[in-house]
Amino acid sequence: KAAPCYLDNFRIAQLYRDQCRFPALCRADVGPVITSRYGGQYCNVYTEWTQRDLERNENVKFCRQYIVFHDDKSVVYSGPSGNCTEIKGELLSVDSPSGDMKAVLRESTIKGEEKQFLENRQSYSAAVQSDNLVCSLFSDQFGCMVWSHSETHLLYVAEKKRPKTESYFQVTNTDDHTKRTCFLMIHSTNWGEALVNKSSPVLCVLDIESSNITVLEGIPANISPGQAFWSPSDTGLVFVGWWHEPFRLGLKYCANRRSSLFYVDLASGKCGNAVCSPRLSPDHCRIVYMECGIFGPHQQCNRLCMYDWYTKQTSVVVDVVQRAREDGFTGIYSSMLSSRCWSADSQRVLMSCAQRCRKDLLVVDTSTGEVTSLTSQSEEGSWSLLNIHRDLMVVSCSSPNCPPDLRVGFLPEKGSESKMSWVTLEETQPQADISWQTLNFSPPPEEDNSQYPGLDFNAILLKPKEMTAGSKLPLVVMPHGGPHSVLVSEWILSTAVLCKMGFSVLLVNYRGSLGFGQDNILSLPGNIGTQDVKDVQFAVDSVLKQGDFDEQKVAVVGGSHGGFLACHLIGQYPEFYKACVARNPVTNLSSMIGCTDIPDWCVVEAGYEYNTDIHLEPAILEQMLNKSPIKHVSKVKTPVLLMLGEDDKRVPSKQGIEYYRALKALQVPVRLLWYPGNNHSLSKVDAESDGFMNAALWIIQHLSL
Ligand SMILES: CC(=O)N[C@@H](C)C(=O)N[C@@H](C)C(=O)O
Repeated sequence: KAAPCYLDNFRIAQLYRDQCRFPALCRADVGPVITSRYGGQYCNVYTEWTQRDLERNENVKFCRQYIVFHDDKSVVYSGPSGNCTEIKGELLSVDSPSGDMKAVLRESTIKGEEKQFLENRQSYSAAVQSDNLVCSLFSDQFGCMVWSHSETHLLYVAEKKRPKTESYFQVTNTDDHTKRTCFLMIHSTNWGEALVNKSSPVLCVLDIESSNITVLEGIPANISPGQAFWSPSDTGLVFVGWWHEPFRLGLKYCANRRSSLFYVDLASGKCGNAVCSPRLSPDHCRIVYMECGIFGPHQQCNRLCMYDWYTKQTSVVVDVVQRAREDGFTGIYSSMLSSRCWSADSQRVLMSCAQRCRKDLLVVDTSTGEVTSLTSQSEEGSWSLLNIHRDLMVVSCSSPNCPPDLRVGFLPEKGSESKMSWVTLEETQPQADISWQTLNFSPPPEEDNSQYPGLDFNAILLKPKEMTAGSKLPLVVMPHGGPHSVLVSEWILSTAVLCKMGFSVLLVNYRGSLGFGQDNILSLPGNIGTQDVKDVQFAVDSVLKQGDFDEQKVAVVGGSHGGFLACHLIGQYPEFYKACVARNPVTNLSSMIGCTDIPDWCVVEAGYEYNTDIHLEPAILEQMLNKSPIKHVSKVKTPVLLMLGEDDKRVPSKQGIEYYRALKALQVPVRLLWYPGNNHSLSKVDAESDGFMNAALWIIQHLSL
């Protein structure tokens, strides 16, 4: 359907396609130091990138290598070596510590059956994982593939094969003489959204020489192991174990699941105890890891802890930060540390971390707990640490108007962090037609939280640079989901395309977002549907006062809890928003609790404490209903576009359907787009691009552009 007068489908699709050409970095490795025949020292930096391919309808992955000549402290010369090469069929790959070997986890279809192989790239002898006990290696939350320090063994995580079940009453089809078997499935809980095939992971060790695979014994039956690595001298394994008794709950985006750091001694098979998200120091003496409370908000301010391998002492290096410190540090919010994060002298730990709406590179001194930012003085938007090896950091930087680039730089000596200098290996083009700024807000006195007074929040505003004289901009408001997550000043495809189409976009980090201190997070549970809604509206009203915007042309777009907010906003401010787009929105907490993989989320965000044997009282269900968008649905006038994923376990599609039916009954314009084979994120290439096009056209149509 053609867009009325603004931009036609063809032009929007062209803009979208155009912006899809910017790839994103997903991995970087620093190879060993090589001395050239002229005496110069260099290393290879291997990088992997992903890019949406709209024609092939897939995210393609390619690699590119760079050569970096350096002395001890600085990069002397750098440049690409060789061309980009597409990576196909590889699920995971990892170089051995010396760089001499490479293990590759590959997927291929043999006689119609999908199989996974482990290859040792040096000898090309493929080890086929077809044991009766285990199958399906994976590369998600649990996943890891780690070489032993001796390079003789490879450790990985695999899923236990479930025994086949058969009906007591098998039926024989006499026509084609084939036996039809009805498979009964015994219900076994899985790890929820995007991890539905993950239920009973096990740790496996592959002996490189013999190709023998051993499934590790001695791991408690009530935990699921993952994120494992070899202990110093390869005597045992360290891993994170997530408890799955009495039942498993969704793990994706849920850093609050009960988990501990475990050690299994390979000789005795005995399991000790400890705590979670671990990285071993280069001198093999200490392990740093993150820790946060169980249940409560799904993402919180983390504690950075350290375990000394020899003294067996655990210490807190950086504690939870309740309110921003005087130097601006707001706490640690990274859910994962990069695979390597230690300085060469095993004294400092590096991480990328949201500090308000900007992702900075932070250096933590493990002996003093002092935190220094390497990037807070830079003009650019947000920084991601991809790797650090022998103090050579590989990072990526992007901003709302600049796609990700690739840089390297040496970590300065302690105390000289302000002298950080970067060398760009891969430049990107800033989009000259987009401008952006950060806006800070203090809620009005009547909206202050009495339990957590004086909190503030912020938003990122994107605007097309060129404005026709006398014209006013249409505005798309986007609150994030979670609700405990954050929108940082980085490259986002959809906002860049909207801006190029002529929209201004407002990304709101309402109170409850990550990156502003633990008090900010804790201020929201119990107040969802009011505090977050009012913060978003306050930000929108403040922005409209700037005068550049057309108040009659405001749309709201959000997914998940962001969809919850979008639906609340159109219910609580019925005249205000002229179009609404909601991806897998939470519309009714009291009906969601029985079918989501995160029932604890419904209880906690409604303002109650969760435990696994909770008895739901009518009063709790009433509160859940009262805090839900469905409560305000009778006031809605805004046309709503719903986009639902058939396989969503997080906010099951019934939530969107419930809202759809209510709007239909009220004769409010509503359209439901159904995406089979997609889960909560609707992130398959075709679903994402179709969702974008439909959202853009819906907004154009209902804002009468
Ligand atoms: C913890 C969690 O997944 N909450 C959902 C309700 C949610 O809002 N998810 C966000 C992060 C999303 O965009 O999927």
